[in-house]
Amino acid sequence: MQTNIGKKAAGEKAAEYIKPGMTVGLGTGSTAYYTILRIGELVRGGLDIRAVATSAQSEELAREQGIPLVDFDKVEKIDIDIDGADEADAQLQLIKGGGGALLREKIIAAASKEMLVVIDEHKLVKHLGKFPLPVEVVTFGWELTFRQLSALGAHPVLRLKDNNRFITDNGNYILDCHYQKIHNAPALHTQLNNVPGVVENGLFLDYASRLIIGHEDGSVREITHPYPTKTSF
Ligand SMILES: O=C[C@H](O)[C@H](O)[C@H](O)COP(=O)(O)O
Repeated sequence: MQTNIGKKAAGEKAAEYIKPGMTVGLGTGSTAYYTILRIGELVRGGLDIRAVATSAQSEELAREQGIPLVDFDKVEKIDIDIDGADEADAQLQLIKGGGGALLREKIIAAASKEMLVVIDEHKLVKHLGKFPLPVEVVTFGWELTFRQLSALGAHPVLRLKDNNRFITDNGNYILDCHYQKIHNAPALHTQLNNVPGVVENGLFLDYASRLIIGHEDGSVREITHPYPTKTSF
């Protein structure tokens, strides 16, 4: 049976990289949740940081935890961004957006000097793509965007929540694209973002600098990427 032990171990480990005075990007999801809880403990213990949240959900959690928040538009750079992923490979390429937060997550990752990714061991894969790739699209003309993605072989499915259309924090829809195996992620990334109506897709290529993998026994393993190019070093 799968437990949350790996997620907790990875999420908490990542908080060790936060230093006083840093501006921290708070990720979204059930693994970043543990990072936010740990940061809350550290803040209550006197750690002086400020944070920017990647979603309304994480913002609410951070507030509950007493973590000082700052508006993204007031921040010049983020020192460290800690976020989860739905899949990661050993080259630290990612699929994100299972919770629908991919757009803000990517904007914040791109504004960060360093992106740490926290996952449990089940999300480390040889090939990206088994997890359906989330693509955020504007609601206007979304059916046309859907047809264009279908024509490109994306096998999109409109994401629903409680039988209604899922709406992102940015007021958009998500089309989950079923590839099974992604062969050329950079080419796919460009192809998807070139479709009119697509706002962003969940491939995070060359953003992560450190992958923290939590195991069922509570241990963690880390893989680093020496030269991620998309974060703003
Ligand atoms: O949109 C959601 C985010 O990209 C999450 O970080 C991702 O889905 C992983 O979430 P979890 O840790 O809950 O599996």
